[in-house]
Amino acid sequence: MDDEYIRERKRLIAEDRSLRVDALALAQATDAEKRAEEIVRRVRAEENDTVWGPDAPPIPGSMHVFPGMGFLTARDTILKTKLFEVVSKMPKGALLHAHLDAMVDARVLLRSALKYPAMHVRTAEKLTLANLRATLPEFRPLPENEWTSFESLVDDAYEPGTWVPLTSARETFGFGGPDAFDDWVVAALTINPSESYVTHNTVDKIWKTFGTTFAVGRGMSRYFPIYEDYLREFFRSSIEGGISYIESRMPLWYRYMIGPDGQENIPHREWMLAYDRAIKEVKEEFAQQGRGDEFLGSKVIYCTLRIATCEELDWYLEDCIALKQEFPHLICGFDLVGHEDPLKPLIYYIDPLKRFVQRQKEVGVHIPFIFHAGETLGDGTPADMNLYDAILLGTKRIGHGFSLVKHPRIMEICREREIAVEVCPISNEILRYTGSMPMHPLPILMNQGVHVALSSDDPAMFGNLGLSFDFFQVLVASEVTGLITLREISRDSLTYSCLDLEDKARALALHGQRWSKLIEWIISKFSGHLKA
Ligand SMILES: O=c1[nH]cnc2c1ncn2[C@@H]1O[C@H](CO)[C@@H](O)[C@H]1O
Repeated sequence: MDDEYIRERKRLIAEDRSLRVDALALAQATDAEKRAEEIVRRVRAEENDTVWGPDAPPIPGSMHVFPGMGFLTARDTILKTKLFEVVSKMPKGALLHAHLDAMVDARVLLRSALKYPAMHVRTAEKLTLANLRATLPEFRPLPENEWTSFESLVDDAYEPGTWVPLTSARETFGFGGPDAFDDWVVAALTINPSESYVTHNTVDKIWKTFGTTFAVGRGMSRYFPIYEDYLREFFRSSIEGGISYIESRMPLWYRYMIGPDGQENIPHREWMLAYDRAIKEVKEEFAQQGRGDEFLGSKVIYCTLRIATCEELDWYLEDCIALKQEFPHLICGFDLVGHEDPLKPLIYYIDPLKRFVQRQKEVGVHIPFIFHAGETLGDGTPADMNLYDAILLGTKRIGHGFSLVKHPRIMEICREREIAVEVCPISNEILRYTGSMPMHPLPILMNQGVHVALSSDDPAMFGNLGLSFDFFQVLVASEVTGLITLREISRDSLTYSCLDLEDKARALALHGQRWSKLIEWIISKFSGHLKA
């Protein structure tokens, strides 16, 4: 072939790639990193054939098997791959987009609820084998004088709407006993493949199902004793998945949680105190195991819903400022959540949001906006236009930004002002913003030099607990993205976090040490792949 052509081709590729977000990291990679990178590429190429290729074993429930296919059907297969073993060992940096009420495995949440005799359950209809899947359980802790002695949700005498103690409802459950009860509850707390890919296969439809999973879970997680268990479990499981710091979006639109006495009487400041306690306890636990460096703590992004009126929002904004004054180390941002397409756009809230900025100056606090924006398939719709308002309001990062790639100037601003995008690939796919990973806009962002932080969004509902699954889906669906790119993304999650400068420097240094260990491990475990 023409040498000159090849040189020109190389130059063009290099020029194009030099704009990428990981260009510097690739240029500065050590020899060991390059070796590990090559190993991971070979493992991926091999599994592209053996696991995801046309001759690979079929995956039940899926007509088409390919790298980056629908997560809910691919999950069990992913767990068996070598590539997943590698990704699982990776230090992930920070988890920056995580809805707090969607962070603990459904079975673990149910197990926690079963510990408390105040917990009761009911259904709005009499359960039959035919309506079981469509009928949702409702949970609630009751004050002791309202505890009931009904035994079963399924006997003939059950009156729909009556509360039954959770443990007896489980023991006496028909349709297969306690295990069937657990499966029924877990199904109500999670999204399954047939919902996402068949019966509710559009953004609007799947959001309806998604909403009910929150409603069911909230009956348990809003009970303060369960919330306290929940936080510790969330931190522990995140650390086990290689996450060293978390900014969680806390659902503060409820003014009270339900206390141990079954009354709605636990105000927001108690939620924060419990959050602090949980961080401290989990830190101590890990320090005792000699793993103190694996967890740097967690902060809270104050969230209310995009259904609030402007007057209501004013209350929340003042509440947010009061919490920031009392817990300056904890509150790190403000956001509005909920399905962007049908709910109120940011422009609707401009007056209260501007007042919030002014009020912060008056009282001398700083609470950055960290807005969800552009989580939509729309082009010029109000949800898509949220990106303009998020930028004008000075958002520190963008949550989702699924439609960001339609906006060249906004992408440029993201580069100039170093506004990172919290990208949630698996969430986007399950909620039907993208059919699969190869259709996801993430590579467009990275190729154009926009910094991203990969996030799991609502892993309790989606089954992508930890960050390994999201990193996996990204790695497997791109030829350009390799191990070093993942390192860069995981570092960026720390760089664009709300950690103060000193903590950030420490976090990045610890990440570097863990990264070196990962590289050694990959080389010692998989170097056979280099010979083939
Ligand atoms: O991806 C998302 N985009 C916007 N809102 C979300 C997303 N995931 C969850 N929530 C919203 O946050 C609340 C739980 O904290 C839920 O009510 C849900 O509507």
